[in-house]
Amino acid sequence: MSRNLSVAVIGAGRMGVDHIQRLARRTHGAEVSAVVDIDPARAAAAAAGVPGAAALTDIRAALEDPRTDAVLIATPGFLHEDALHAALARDIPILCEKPLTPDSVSAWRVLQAEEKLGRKRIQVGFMRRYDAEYAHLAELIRSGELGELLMLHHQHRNPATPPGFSNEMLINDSVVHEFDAVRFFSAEEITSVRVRTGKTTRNAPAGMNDPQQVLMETTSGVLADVEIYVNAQYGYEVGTQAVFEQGVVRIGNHAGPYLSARGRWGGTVLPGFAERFSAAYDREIQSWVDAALQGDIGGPSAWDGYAAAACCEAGVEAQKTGRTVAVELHEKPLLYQS
Ligand SMILES: NC(=O)c1ccc[n+]([C@@H]2O[C@H](COP(=O)([O-])OP(=O)(O)OC[C@H]3O[C@@H](n4cnc5c(N)ncnc54)[C@H](O)[C@@H]3O)[C@@H](O)[C@H]2O)c1
Ligand SMILES: O[C@H]1[C@H](O)[C@@H](O)[C@H](O)[C@@H](O)[C@H]1O
Repeated sequence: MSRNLSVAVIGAGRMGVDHIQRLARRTHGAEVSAVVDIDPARAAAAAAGVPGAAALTDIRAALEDPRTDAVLIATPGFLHEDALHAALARDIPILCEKPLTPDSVSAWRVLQAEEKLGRKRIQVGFMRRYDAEYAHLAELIRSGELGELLMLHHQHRNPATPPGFSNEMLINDSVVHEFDAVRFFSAEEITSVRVRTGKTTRNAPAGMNDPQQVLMETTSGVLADVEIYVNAQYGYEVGTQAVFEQGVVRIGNHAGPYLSARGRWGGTVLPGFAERFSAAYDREIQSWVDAALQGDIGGPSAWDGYAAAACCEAGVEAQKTGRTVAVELHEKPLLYQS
């Protein structure tokens, strides 16, 4: 395809608007042909100033338009399955924000629909894989330079939760990123999950435990832990310490620049994920567009979305029961083995 990839963006909320700007202004080889939101005012506002972008309220209208080459789904997770099936029926490239779907049964249905097409069409929005430090750590792990990877310690801190945030969302919305990160770094599946709750901050909404500790193990026995703290107040921080046979690698948390001035030294804590991962989102979308133009996908697949959904399910059960819960996965179809 020598012309630009015409993308219909479904959902013009926080992420959708961000991706529309990215596609329209910072991505090579792409243009936004439609913005779909159930709220017509949101669709119109997001399409305004984007040349050629139609404002629509129904995904079907975007999919019926022959100009639509690809779809970016940024509606809430519980709506992803319907949009995914509709876009798969058109057999076009899809970037689906995380989560693929909210549970492993619906994720498996999506994966089977894709398998019938005989090629990967869905990329899942696990953008951390595109963060420069994440990519560097993954390279170090693959090179074997520091020996075998033994442990991963993660911190994931958000300043505050939006209204209605729950213990379950802490796993499904937030720790889903670490489930993907552990699978990405170890290149293995997660076999079990355990969740510990302890003393809770007075800043958490009533009924919520915050922070929590999520413990997991991979096929070869790599142990990983996450401190997930979603009402940390002071800012947004995501970091990992990877422990190897011959060294330790730290990424995230305290990226520079460090300033020495007015009798103090130090850096800045970023306010949120949009700032922390802005370059990663740019790379993620560019990689998806580049691959889509070649009829491929450029990153985490529907299998990665399905496996993360299964980990989340185990995580929520572990959170409720206090037990170590096994992650159950179907056999990996051939399509996803390379
Ligand atoms: N990768 C990340 O770091 C990251 C960060 C935040 C959110 N997300 C994900 O992005 C997705 C969107 O999150 P958000 O924070 O932008 O949500 P949001 O609530 O801000 O926006 C969702 C939008 O979808 C619209 N919508 C609802 N039903 C619709 C329908 N049937 N058809 C079309 N539009 C509909 C809403 O009107 C709203 O504008 C979620 O899956 C979320 O988990 C990912
Ligand atoms: O939806 C957001 C988003 O996925 C962020 O990347 C993550 O850090 C937050 O914890 C989560 O609530």
